[in-house]
Amino acid sequence: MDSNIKMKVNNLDLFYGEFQALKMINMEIKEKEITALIGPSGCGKSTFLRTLNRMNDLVDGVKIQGEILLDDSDIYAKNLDVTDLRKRVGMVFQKPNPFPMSIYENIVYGPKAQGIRNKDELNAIVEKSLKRAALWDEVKDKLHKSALALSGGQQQRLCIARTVAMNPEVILMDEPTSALDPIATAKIEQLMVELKERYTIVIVTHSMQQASRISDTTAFFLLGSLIEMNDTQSIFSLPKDQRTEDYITGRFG
Ligand SMILES: Nc1ncnc2c1ncn2[C@@H]1O[C@H](COP(=O)(O)OP(=O)(O)OP(=O)(O)O)[C@@H](O)[C@H]1O
Repeated sequence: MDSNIKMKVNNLDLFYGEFQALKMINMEIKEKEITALIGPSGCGKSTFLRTLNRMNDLVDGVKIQGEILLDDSDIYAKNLDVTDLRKRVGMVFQKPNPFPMSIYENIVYGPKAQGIRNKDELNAIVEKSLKRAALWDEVKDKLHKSALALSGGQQQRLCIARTVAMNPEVILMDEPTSALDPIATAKIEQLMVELKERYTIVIVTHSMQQASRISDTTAFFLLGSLIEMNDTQSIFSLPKDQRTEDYITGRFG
């Protein structure tokens, strides 16, 4: 695999029972870039995102065919440790979902579960993760207060910090700003651009403005198929497929 490709999807099909939600998806996800997944509601963006760290495994009756490589290994291989995979490929959800505990405990929860017990080491992880999530200055004096007392935007940055604390290589984000106001959204967008220096980011977004502001590559999905994928500027200025053009010009969806 090319050295700048972090994940590679080969002939991926996904079925929920009889219903085929993903059809023959082939995709290369570039390292340390932001890849945006766009398309009308129900086209399979979230389903696809969740295949990248095997979150769909938990769904009853799901069947997945094809191959997804992370670096050079198949994440659907039989002997693969899914917990280890989800540590390498972390996820941030649409609605901020901090645990009902302190800010500090939210961040150290994962590292502790991984067996890190040393107080200094945990403190260092908390500071580093909150700094990387651009939240440190706002919370450094209330680390032991409840995470639920934070604003929605702060809670989402805490969830990003919690993911970062696991030292992931890839961060998946499923509409991470759709529950936030414009100011909190702008902060998260800026944060994503900072994070891509260290992490490969894949984001599902309903906002074409957001995709064009922050992503390097954009993939357009329709009815379970990947219609077109290209660098973001080209997709929005010179789409090759009529269906992409119809969608980005607002003619449907
Ligand atoms: N657990 C499930 N069981 C059965 N069908 C599902 C399940 N999850 C999703 N689907 C179906 O698969 C299709 C793709 O859904 P998905 O949520 O991936 O689309 P999406 O593009 O992310 O939509 P949205 O933008 O509305 O979030 C839809 O038709 C949906 O109804």
